[in-house]
Amino acid sequence: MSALIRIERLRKRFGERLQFDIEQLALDTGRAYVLTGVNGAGKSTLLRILAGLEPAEAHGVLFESQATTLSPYPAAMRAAVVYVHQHPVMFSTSVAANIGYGLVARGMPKAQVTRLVDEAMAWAGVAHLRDSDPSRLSGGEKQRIALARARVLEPKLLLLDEPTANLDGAAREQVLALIPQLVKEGTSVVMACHDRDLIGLPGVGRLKLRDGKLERRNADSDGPSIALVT
Ligand SMILES: Nc1ncnc2c1ncn2[C@@H]1O[C@H](COP(=O)(O)OP(=O)(O)OP(=O)(O)O)[C@@H](O)[C@H]1O
Repeated sequence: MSALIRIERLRKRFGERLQFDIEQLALDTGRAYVLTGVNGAGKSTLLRILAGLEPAEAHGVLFESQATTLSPYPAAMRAAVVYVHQHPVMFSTSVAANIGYGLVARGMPKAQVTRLVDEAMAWAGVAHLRDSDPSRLSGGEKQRIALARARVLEPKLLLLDEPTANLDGAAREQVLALIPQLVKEGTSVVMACHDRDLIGLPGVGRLKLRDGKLERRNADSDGPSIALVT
């Protein structure tokens, strides 16, 4: 598997406080990772840094084998990396407009936007919500719509911040079932979650922030906590 991104010596400080000092972070193309750590370990911060939403120090950044930097954040990564918040913000238009928003912003012709939005809604199982008022959606529906909104942008790296927090039962499984499909399409996915919510996906990479360091474990070494059909 080829490396999508490799960062050497990634350090984040908040004022005088060193949040983490990561020797090396390497993510393969088309692979899923779970990122765990206790509250305050820096999971969201790390995802936000990868998405260019937070500055950090780094010595040596390779994105698709091209040397680059995190600050300033490169256009190639801006186009390829999508961050999905734990509580995705929905514009108070329609569900379809929410999903198509990024494509419209990219200047895509309307007919093509409509086609891709329809496809993405079918993929995420939210076609029946097309004209719903986004403020009335459940947490699970919002997450699936946020994933559809991310997928239409064809990201190379998708960063999910606790995508299943506050979801249980069918809603949780419906969200998780979408992730192997994204990976199969070649997207790399990093999901922040808590140990107790540990997400088991086939071939998942395990990253853990602990005491300011990033530990990497072998795929599935602790066994998945839930089985998913791919
Ligand atoms: N802009 C900021 N300025 C100062 N401190 C910050 C800032 N953003 C985050 N922090 C602190 O950095 C630490 C890591 O926060 P972060 O949200 O990344 O942790 P987390 O592992 O995602 O936690 P949780 O599991 O609770 O969501 C916390 O102590 C937080 O208060």
